[in-house]
Amino acid sequence: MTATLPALAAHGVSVVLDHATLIDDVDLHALPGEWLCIIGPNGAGKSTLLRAVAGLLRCTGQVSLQGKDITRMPRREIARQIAVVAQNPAVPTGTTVTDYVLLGRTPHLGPLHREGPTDRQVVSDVLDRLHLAEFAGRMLGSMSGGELQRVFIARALAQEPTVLLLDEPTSALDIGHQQEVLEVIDELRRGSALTVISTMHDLTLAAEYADRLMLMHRGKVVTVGAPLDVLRPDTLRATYGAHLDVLLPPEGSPQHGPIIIPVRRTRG
Ligand SMILES: Nc1ncnc2c1ncn2[C@@H]1O[C@H](COP(=O)(O)OP(=O)(O)OP(=O)(O)O)[C@@H](O)[C@H]1O
Repeated sequence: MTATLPALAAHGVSVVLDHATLIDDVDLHALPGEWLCIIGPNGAGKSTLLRAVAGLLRCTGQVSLQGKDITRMPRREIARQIAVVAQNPAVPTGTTVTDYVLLGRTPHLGPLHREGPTDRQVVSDVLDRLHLAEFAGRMLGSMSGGELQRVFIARALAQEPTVLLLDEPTSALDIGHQQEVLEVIDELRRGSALTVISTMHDLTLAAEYADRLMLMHRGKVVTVGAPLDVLRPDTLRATYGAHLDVLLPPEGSPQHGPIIIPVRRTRG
């Protein structure tokens, strides 16, 4: 039996900026169709790691995409395969939602850089899927924070990547839209083997959707594994400095992740 090649793998990745080591010798891999979620407190290095493995930030160590060294791949080839949704992307306020999402098609355009009917169809399908069709003609400058976040995700999905890197994709979304976006991504990774590497602060949501969690602290990996193995009260307390209870899923529902409950320290 041959082992499945990871869609994306990183070995010994370190990032040093302004003499500060932000990422220190990190390994990670994600298989086709897998959802790996990077968790950890503010400043742990999650966004920096995502940018490094996306080839957007200079790092040492190796990053490979379907087994190929990313540093040897042309930028356009990487963009055909990896889509990144940053935490706070620049917002071209005078651009319509449709035109912005069409930018996701850029790596797939031919020599004349003109989008064709297929590109427009992909964009229209993505807008439908994320219930954004009603906003198609709206300027980005007129949209709410949560609406914009869904537009950023739409652009990434229009790119039809094999690997989707999402930095806090649901931070501005209400509970209904969080679920809608995460469900769309979940369907895509199950249906078309899209590999997802995300960061998330909501540990309960992370445990519900990701196959594996990778806990980071001060630029290093603390532990990686199934949600139930990573989300232990003592580990979370040591990394987040938080008092939390971990409520295990009821017997007979192994499809659910654990629920993380913040515990108030004093009661009046
Ligand atoms: N140019 C820089 N020089 C020094 N430190 C930096 C530089 N850029 C970022 N940092 C630091 O690197 C650390 C990691 O930042 P990063 O944004 O990756 O963390 P994060 O885990 O994504 O945090 P958050 O959950 O708050 O988004 C932070 O402490 C940040 O202040």
